[in-house]
Amino acid sequence: MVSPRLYELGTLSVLVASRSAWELSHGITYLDPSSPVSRNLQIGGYQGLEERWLLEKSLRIPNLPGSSSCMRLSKLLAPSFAQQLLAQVQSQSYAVDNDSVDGLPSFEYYPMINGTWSDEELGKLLQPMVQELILPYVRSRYSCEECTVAEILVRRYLSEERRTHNLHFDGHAYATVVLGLTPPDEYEGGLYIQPTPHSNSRRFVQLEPGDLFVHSFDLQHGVRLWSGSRYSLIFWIKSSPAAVATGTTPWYHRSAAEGDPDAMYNLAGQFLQGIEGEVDVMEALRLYEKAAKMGHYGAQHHLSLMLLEAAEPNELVRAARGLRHAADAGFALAQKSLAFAYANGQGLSQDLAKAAHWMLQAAEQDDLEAAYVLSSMYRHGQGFPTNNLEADRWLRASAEANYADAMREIAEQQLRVTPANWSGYEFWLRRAARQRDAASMRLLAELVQERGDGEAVSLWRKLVKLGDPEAQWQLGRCYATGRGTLPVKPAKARALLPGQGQKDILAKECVYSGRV
Ligand SMILES: O=C(O)CCC(=O)C(=O)O
Ligand SMILES: [Fe+2]
Repeated sequence: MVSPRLYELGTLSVLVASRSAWELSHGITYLDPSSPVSRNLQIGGYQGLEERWLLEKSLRIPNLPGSSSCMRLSKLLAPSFAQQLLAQVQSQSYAVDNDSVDGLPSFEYYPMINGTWSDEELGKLLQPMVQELILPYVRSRYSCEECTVAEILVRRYLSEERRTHNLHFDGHAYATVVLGLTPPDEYEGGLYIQPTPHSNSRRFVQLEPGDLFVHSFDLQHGVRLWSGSRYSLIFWIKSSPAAVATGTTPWYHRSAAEGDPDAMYNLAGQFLQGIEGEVDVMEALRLYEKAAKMGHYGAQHHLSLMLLEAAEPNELVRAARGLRHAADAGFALAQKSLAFAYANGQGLSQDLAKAAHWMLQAAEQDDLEAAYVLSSMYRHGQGFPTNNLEADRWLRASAEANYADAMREIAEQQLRVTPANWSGYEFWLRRAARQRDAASMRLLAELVQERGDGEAVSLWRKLVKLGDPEAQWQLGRCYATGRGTLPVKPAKARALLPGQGQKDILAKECVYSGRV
C-alpha cells in the first residue's frame, strides 16, 4: 500500500492513500468549479446557490443533439441539519439484499418506500424539506408539476463493505436528488458523473454536508471510494403520484417514441425486469436495437449480450461486432465482454492475446472483475507471458475494492506461504464473507467451527438461506449433536437432513457423541 500523500488539484486538495491503476494514471478530477452556470436560489424560506453543468449528449452518442444537466445546490441547508440526519441514519440497520446494479449486498436503508414513510421519525425531519424545497425545485427545474418522491434511501459506504457503485443510469427515476451527509475530507473519491463512454472523463462531485446534487434519468454516474467512509441520502422522484403508486416509468414511452435513445435504453431495462407489466424480452430487444443503431453503447452492449446468449449462429457475428464497436468507443463493460468472447471463442475465433488486450483495457478503467481475471491471465500466462508481479498487483487492486473472488484468492495465498499465515487467511475470508461470498463464508465457518463460539452456526444459517446444501448438512449436524453451542433439537436436524444417507451418517455420529 502506498503511504498517504497530499495531491494538489487546482484550489482543491485531497488526501490520497492506495491508488488503483486507473486512478494513478488519471487522478481524481472534480467537476470544474469554474464552468457551471451559477445563480442565487430562493425557494420558500431556503436560500442558497445553484451551480449547473451541461454535458453534451454527443459526448456519449455521436451526433445526438441536446445535453444532460446536473446541478449542485449549496448553502440551502444548515450543515448542522445534515449532521443531525447523519447521526440518525448511522444507527439504523442496513439491508444486505442484493443490489439491482451489481448484485452485491446493498448496505442501504429505506426511510420511504413507494411514497410511504417507513421511518416516521426520520420522516418528521425530512418532510418539511421534501415539501418546501426538493419538490418545488425539481418541479420547476424539470417542468413536471406532478413530480412526487417515490423512494428515499440511505447508502452506506464503509471500507470493508462497499467501495463502488458501478456506472449506471437511475432508470426507474425521472429525477434524482442526492443529499451529502459525510464531510468530503472524511473519504477519498465519492459520487462521480461520466459524460463519455470512457472512465477518463469521470468527474467527482464534492458535496459538503447539506449540499444537494440533482440530475435526471439520462445522467451516467457512479460512486467510487478509495478510503474512508461515506453516507448519502438519495431521493428518487417519479413524474406523477400514479407512477409512484404503480412503480412504473410512464415518462419514457413518449420520449422513446420520439427517438430519445436514453429513454429507449432505460425503458428496455424496465421491460426486462417486468416493471412495465409482464417481462417482455422481445420489446426490450426491439428498444435496444433501435437505441444501438443510434450509437447508444450501453444498448449495443446489452443487445450483444442477449444475442450471444441466444447463440443463433448468424447473430453471433452481429453480437461480436456490437461489442467491438462499444469497446472501441471506450466502454469498459463492452471491453470486458469482448475479452470474454475472445477467450471463449464466442462469435469470434478464440484469441487469448486479444482477450488479454481487452481485459487490460477494462481493468485499467477500474472494472474489478476484469482486474481479477487479468491477474489470473498474468499468473497462468494466458495471452501474456507469465508475470507474477503483475498478477499480484491486479489481484490486490481488485481485492482492495472488495471484489469477493479476489479477496478469497488472497486469503488462500496466505496458506501457501511457510509458515501458513492463518490470521491473514481469516482477515481476507472475513472481508469476503461480508460481501456474502458463499465460498468464503463456508471456509470461514469451517475455520471457526472448532472454536465452538456459535459464529459457525450463524454462518451456516446464512448459507442455508442462500441455498447451500453443505451448510444445510452442517447446521443439521449442529442441531443433532449440540455442536457450536446449539441446543440439541432432533426434529430440526431431521428437517434439515432429508436424505437417508445423511440420516445414517448422522445416526452414527449422534450415537458416538452420545447426545441422542
Ligand atoms: O451514493 C450516492 O451518492 C449515489 C448512489 C447512486 O447513484 C444510486 O443509488 O443510484
Ligand atoms: Fe444512481
